[in-house]
Amino acid sequence: MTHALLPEGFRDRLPPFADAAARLEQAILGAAYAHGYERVDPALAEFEAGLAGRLKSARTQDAVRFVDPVSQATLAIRPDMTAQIGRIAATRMGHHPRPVRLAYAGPVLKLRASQLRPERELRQIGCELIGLDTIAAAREIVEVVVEALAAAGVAGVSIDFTLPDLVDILAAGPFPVDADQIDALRDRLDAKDAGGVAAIAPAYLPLIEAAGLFEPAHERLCAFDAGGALTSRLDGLWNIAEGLKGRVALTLDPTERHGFEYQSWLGFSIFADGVLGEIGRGGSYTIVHEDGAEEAAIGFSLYADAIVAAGLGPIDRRRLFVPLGTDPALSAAMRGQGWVAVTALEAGDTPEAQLCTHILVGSEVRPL
Ligand SMILES: N[C@@H](Cc1c[nH]c[nH+]1)C(=O)O
Repeated sequence: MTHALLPEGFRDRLPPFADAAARLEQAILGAAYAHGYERVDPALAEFEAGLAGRLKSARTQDAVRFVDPVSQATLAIRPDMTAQIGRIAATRMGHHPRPVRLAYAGPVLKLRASQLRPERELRQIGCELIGLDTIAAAREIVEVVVEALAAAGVAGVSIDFTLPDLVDILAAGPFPVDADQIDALRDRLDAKDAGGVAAIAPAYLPLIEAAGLFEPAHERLCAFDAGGALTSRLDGLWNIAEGLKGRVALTLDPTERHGFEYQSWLGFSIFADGVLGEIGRGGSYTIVHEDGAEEAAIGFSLYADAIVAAGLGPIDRRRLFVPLGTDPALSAAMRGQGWVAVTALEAGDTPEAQLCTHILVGSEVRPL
């Protein structure tokens, strides 16, 4: 084995992509900051027990764990920063007036890669609004994500809404399902397997048909909701979508569960033209405090690598070559004008070697 290679699922980020990712992050966090989301920078690893169970219905199978030789405790490397934000909001910021608006960016590590994404180390950039999961809160969160992506220059954005707790609501109300069959039903619905759904609970079949463009899908779902068990969710969705109409493409896939393990009444996936798979996800969820008290929250996470790899993060490589012997005051002045000015350090250096697009001739900038 050569140590020049990296383990499966890991990679280095090189120029110009590492800079593009940093710029993307700055643009996204800048837009979030303007809405009052202040940054927190959680620890890379923490006690596994502190992460597990912090978000209601979350599992921790996703985390890489190890025994820390110093504390002798099992630590988990964060697979998702949302639970960490929940921990911070519930503990150190527990006294803070609600809602609390927090933003974050950093690497996360998944135990296993997904089929669509072979990477295990991902860069997450996100916002969480803690203390509310109302329609007003949801409208703000989707507004922030849409503005943040626009600020980052990501075009062709679409949002696919889902109702993560849909099956639980229906099973507890109008369409009972045996408790031991609920997981299987959710899987079959997620897979759009009509035969499988029919075998377990045929009443759920119309849900498969309900997926698609937001308005017709919403209409089909309203028609399905005979007993009214979904009315508040459907009205809420309509209201949230209202704020986005005409700005981003909207779809609705009520039974999509994949990736929405702890989200409650609302979930959404974010897509961008030209990128395979989602560039982010979000939704409402419940934080569990130390004393067992529950608190509503809502947020989103974007995945920087997917965006940059698709060439959607701004890559600006206008570089000015400053020949040997140029007055440093002149190159400083060029930088002052916004140029990236790369100084030759020895006689043989060339603009090509320094990936320059322009050269300074006397005090004049010439394109190459
Ligand atoms: N952290 C979640 C998305 C999310 C943020 N807040 C609520 N949900 C994910 O990456 O899938």
